[in-house]
Amino acid sequence: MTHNVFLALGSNIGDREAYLNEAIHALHGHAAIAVVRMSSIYETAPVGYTDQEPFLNQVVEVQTTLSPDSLLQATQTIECSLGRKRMIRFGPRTIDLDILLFNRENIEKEQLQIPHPRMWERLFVLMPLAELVPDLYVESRGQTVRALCEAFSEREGISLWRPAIEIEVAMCLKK
Ligand SMILES: Nc1ncnc2c1ncn2[C@@H]1O[C@H](COP(=O)(O)OP(=O)(O)OP(=O)(O)O)[C@@H](O)[C@H]1O
Ligand SMILES: Nc1nc2c(c(=O)[nH]1)N=C(CO)CN2
Repeated sequence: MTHNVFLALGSNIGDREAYLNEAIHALHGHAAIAVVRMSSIYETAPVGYTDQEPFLNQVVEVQTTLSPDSLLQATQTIECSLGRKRMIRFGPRTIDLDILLFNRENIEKEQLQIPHPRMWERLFVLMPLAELVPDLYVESRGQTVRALCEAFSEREGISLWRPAIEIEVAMCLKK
């Protein structure tokens, strides 16, 4: 059975764009994962732990036959292979891969919560996600992704948030 999944990518160390691209290629290179759509890449001010470099953020839609736990294992393996080290919570990283949504499932395990518990408070997630699924209705918030994103942007000011890099059309993903 194929599952529809949205993943958030973030990088703020080194060649950030290369890390995003490498992560996408590694995901797509996995036998049980296909990357089907990608948002633009946004340059975003750090949130949470603010004494760090700006991030590049992106959201991708993938199809996978993996279970949520196996997908988490796969994303963590890719994070490790791209030099991710866990030092400061919310701190700098070469690559972060978060599972945002897995079909419409709700998962509450110690090592895995879906929807990602902080995603609705993160404009760096909502804005790229709104490119892919603007009309997705978020039951827990009683709003669509687009409405959540617009309300957030208005509240916080949108000036630091802009698409940084156009998607390379050449980077076509073939299976
Ligand atoms: N939806 C999810 N996607 C990815 N990891 C998750 C998810 N839910 C829980 N986790 C757990 O979160 C742990 C910490 O992940 P990570 O080090 O990437 O956190 P972080 O990036 O610093 O913070 P955040 O999760 O807020 O982005 C992981 O080991 C994983 O078990
Ligand atoms: N702008 C931005 N800020 C962050 C990010 C991120 O990806 N983008 N990730 C974090 C760790 O979860 C903490 N803060």
